[in-house]
Amino acid sequence: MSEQGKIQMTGISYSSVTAGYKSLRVLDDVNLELDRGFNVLLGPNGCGKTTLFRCGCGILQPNEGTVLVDGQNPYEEPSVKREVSYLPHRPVLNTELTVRQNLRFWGKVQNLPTEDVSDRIAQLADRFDFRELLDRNAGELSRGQSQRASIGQALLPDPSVLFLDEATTGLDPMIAQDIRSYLDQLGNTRTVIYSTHDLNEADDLAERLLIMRDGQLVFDGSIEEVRDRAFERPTIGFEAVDTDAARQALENQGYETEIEDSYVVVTKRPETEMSELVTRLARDGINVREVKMMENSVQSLYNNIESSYE
Ligand SMILES: Nc1ncnc2c1ncn2[C@@H]1O[C@H](COP(=O)(O)OP(=O)(O)OP(=O)(O)O)[C@@H](O)[C@H]1O
Repeated sequence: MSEQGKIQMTGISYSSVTAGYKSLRVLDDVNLELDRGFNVLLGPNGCGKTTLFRCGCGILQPNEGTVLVDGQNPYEEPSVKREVSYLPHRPVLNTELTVRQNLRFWGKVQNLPTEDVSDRIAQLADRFDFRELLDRNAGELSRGQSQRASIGQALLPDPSVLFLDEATTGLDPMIAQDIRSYLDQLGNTRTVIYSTHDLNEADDLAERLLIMRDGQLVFDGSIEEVRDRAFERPTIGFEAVDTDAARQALENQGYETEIEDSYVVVTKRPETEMSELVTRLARDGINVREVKMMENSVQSLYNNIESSYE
């Protein structure tokens, strides 16, 4: 099937899912319904993102609750597992085989018709730019090359749901940007759940944002909702010649601040007018280059949620 051709209803749902490892309870009553689109999952190390993925792709059975893929339970109807692919953070290619052999082997594991697999490999190699790597040994590839081929492998069965665990972590910024541009379109035709620790990347890619904490979903909303959240938001940002001095001066005046890009941001809506703040800074000898209202970002929302747990 062509990459563009997959437009039937796709999705995954978690209903009251509790899951973990032996006596360790990780997911705690998770409810989530995801349809087509690019969903970004954020959360601190160990909060349960990978465990959520494992339950979703049929590797880890929930202790309680149900996961449904396109309306079917993968533990009762194993053929539906083919509709879900999971690209773990750790490398997946067998380093003893070429990229083509890896993908062919994966086609066999997934029970795909052999005659379709070669065409599909060629399509994916063009789409993710690894045609010239097909006959290279997977053990010789750089992480960026290996990641492109691994994404191709994950897409080989043409899944409707795709879990990507930190797909760009550890890549240099140019390669990471390349991979992002390949991934960006996938949400048009399937349900993508993409975990990352990079808040700027989340801001760029997310259509819907999910934030986990201690095995629970603590935020679930569209990127528009993130931007519209008017409460607790950073409000005014100052770009000064001396950022540290500007921050110190604002804190001396009792404001809470944080640094975002090159701006010192006043994190609680100040009672004082913006012009009065600039005047006060000038009085303290702070040379302000630019003042702007800060847009609500994934970073500000995430920081607010995290600070509420401190
Ligand atoms: N196979 C396992 N056996 C036992 N405990 C595990 C196993 N895998 C994960 N855990 C534990 O489950 C908890 C959640 O881990 P998980 O990998 O889901 O977190 P994560 O949010 O993906 O973390 P990270 O951001 O570091 O990848 C952690 O306490 C972890 O130690």
